[in-house]
Amino acid sequence: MSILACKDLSKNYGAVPALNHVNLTVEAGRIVGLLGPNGSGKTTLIKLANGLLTPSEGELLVCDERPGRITHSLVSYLPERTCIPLWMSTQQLLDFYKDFYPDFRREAAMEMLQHLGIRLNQRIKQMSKGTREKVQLIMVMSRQASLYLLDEPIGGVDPATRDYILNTIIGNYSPDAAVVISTHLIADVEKVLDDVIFINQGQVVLQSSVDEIRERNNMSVDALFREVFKC
Ligand SMILES: Nc1ncnc2c1ncn2[C@@H]1O[C@H](COP(=O)(O)OP(=O)(O)OP(=O)(O)O)[C@@H](O)[C@H]1O
Repeated sequence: MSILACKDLSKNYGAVPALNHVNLTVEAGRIVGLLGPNGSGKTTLIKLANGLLTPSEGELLVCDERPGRITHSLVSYLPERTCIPLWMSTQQLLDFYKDFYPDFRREAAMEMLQHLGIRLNQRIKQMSKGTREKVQLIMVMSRQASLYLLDEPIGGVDPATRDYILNTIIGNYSPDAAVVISTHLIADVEKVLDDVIFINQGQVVLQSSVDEIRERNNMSVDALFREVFKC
């Protein structure tokens, strides 16, 4: 079963086409990089999969379901901007996630928070931007979801912590789940990716496994991206 399937999917904002007849599938057990230049439609696709937007044309399915009440319990979503309540402490946030999501693994979250030295009694508003991002990513990855949608997960995180964060992404999902990561930090992220989707001006221009890219093109995903999207 595909975790995510787009069939002839289009999305327009008024007269602005953001996605143009997109066809793609994401299978269980895969970590997929959604890569493209600014304005290519990555966030739009992620918001459609999360049910925050509705298609203008075509169809998008998560585990064979249209985005809605059922898929909300299957999808764990990290938005582009942090949106956790600033007044809460990390401890309160853990309680909040536990109450809100039956699939939340509190122990796993606690372990990661501890590893990164994040204090449970510190309020979110007292944290630096990067620390807030780490906390939110930890919460999102601690759910036992079928589909993780991560929109720019490590943009504000220092390079030394990126590897830890990426390893938590690999280590915290089951083979029955899939992860879609939208990012511009391709060189950092490509070591954890199984597949990539290149998107440009709302159209999929390449969907391939990372191994195929390395074998066929004899280059890294980062190098191929720079070649395909050279300005
Ligand atoms: N609310 C909106 N109203 C009108 N147009 C929008 C809206 N949101 C996005 N767009 C347009 O849709 C297109 C795709 O935008 P989107 O945010 O999906 O791109 P992106 O690939 O995520 O970009 P970035 O890498 O810069 O975050 C762009 O042309 C953008 O200007």
